[in-house]
Amino acid sequence: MTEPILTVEHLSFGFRDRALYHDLSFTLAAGSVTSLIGANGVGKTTLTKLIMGQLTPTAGRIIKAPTLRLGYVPQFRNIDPEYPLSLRSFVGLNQMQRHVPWHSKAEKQAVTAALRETGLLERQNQPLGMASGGEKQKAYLAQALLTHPNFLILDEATASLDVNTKTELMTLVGELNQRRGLTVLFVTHDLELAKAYTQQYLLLTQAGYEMRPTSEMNEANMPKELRPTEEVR
Ligand SMILES: Nc1ncnc2c1ncn2[C@@H]1O[C@H](COP(=O)(O)OP(=O)(O)OP(=O)(O)O)[C@@H](O)[C@H]1O
Repeated sequence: MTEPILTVEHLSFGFRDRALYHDLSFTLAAGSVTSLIGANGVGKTTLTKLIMGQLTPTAGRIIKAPTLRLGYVPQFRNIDPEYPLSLRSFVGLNQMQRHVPWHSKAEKQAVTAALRETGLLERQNQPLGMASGGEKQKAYLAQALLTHPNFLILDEATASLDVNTKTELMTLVGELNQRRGLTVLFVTHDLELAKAYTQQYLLLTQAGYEMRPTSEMNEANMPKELRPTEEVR
């Protein structure tokens, strides 16, 4: 059996006025692709924050393999068409938080590799503000890849993309999973994408949770707002 990269044991967490999980336990194997699904407000993003260490469990624990390196791809947001940075500059942004305000040769090569891996290299000089939704989302993905993660959290990364672009992005994520053995946790409302591109799902509900292979997903038993005919929000 593949080693777990993340183990959640008896996790409880809530905000002052609202309990979110009680006794949540699951394991993610290294190299697995899992969707995290559930209705609005059930606590999906909060769970990713707990995994990333931005919040502390009220009870239970989250055990990370010593080799774990997390990458995070945020939900696509509309970027002002006037946004001046090129795709390339945007992807390399986080590298600039160092003591010298220019990129080293190795950093430039790393940006080029991330642009190539996400299919953005040819359009690297295009202003991000003028890029398509899919290109913008790939730019976030390329930015995350620069930190060489082996565990990628995609937080509703496909939410406002059209069907073809969603498919393209998920195919790319699937290739990264295959090529680099990346573990993927994909937060989504989209049951069809979950079925097509992830091996298992973790469903959070107000009553509890379930974790199963996506081949056993029964849409009829899913919370109403997650049924496949309903387009995302
Ligand atoms: N910092 C906070 N303080 C208090 N309540 C919060 C805080 N962050 C989130 N919440 C609440 O916790 C609940 C879970 O929020 P979360 O963002 O994790 O849900 P979600 O499942 O990701 O929702 P969505 O699908 O709408 O993005 C919500 O009711 C939210 O309002």
